[in-house]
Amino acid sequence: MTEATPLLDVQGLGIRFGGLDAVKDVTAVIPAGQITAIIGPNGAGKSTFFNLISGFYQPTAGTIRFQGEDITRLRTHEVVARGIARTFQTTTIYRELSVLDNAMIGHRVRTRAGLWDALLRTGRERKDEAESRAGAMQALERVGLAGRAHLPAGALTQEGQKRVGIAMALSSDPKLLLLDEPAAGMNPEETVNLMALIRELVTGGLSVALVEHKMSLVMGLADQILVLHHGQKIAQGTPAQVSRDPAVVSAYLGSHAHGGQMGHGAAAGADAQGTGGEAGHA
Ligand SMILES: Nc1ncnc2c1ncn2[C@@H]1O[C@H](COP(=O)(O)OP(=O)(O)OP(=O)(O)O)[C@@H](O)[C@H]1O
Repeated sequence: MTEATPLLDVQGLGIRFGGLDAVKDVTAVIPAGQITAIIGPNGAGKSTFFNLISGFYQPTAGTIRFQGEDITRLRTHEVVARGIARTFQTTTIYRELSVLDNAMIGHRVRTRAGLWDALLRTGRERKDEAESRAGAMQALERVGLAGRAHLPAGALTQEGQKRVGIAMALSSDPKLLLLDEPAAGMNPEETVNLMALIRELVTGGLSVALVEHKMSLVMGLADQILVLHHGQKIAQGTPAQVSRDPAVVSAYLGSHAHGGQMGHGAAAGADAQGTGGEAGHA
């Protein structure tokens, strides 16, 4: 990988479900060391985009390159091994198990072909266990939960449980972390704490891409925003650029009646002074 090679580079990416183009012809770059937000009205294809990048879905068109390597056809655990990990909209946390055990499960599921595969490889159990424990402990330190490693996960607050979910993804020590609606269900104070955590992780060298409806988080955190609408990229730029891009505003206004959420004042609030250039259209 040269200096100029982007961390993640998707070209003409698409997937069709029956007659529906859930993601269509998306070309975008996710740079290293930054926070990239993927936004768009409900059903725009954001989660599907994440599912494509993380190997959960196989694209029907296009390529995905990570650090210069073609990862388009890799399976999930192979993608993880290259350095991409993700959280889910609703992370399953085992409430009765300790925080550490949860993070260890995250490590195993992500570094093996699957949980059952991990469980059945009993011969390698001890080495695996030590590796998972070390990876999980490091991840817990990064999310500020090392001191609570031995508490049952269910004893943590909602915010603490979110941190466990992030630690589960971090336990494989990814270079790129994909966060799917990390602030869902969080109150404003928790959202602010989460934003601080994401910033810290990026300062520590991680690159982050996130899907999020909460515009306060997106506008306050993202270095760049990629906007999807009906599966297609309609804009990419800084928060200031994107929030006053006519195509973006109209996509959100058009979808507002159907549950679009940019109507929470984000478009106006992010760049009241009108500074910054125009968003780059797809
Ligand atoms: N596995 C699937 N099979 C069929 N259709 C799917 C599948 N996954 C997603 N879709 C469809 O693809 C479109 C994009 O869905 P997706 O969940 O990616 O949107 P989104 O932007 O994440 O929406 P939201 O903000 O509501 O989570 C939707 O019309 C959805 O119904």
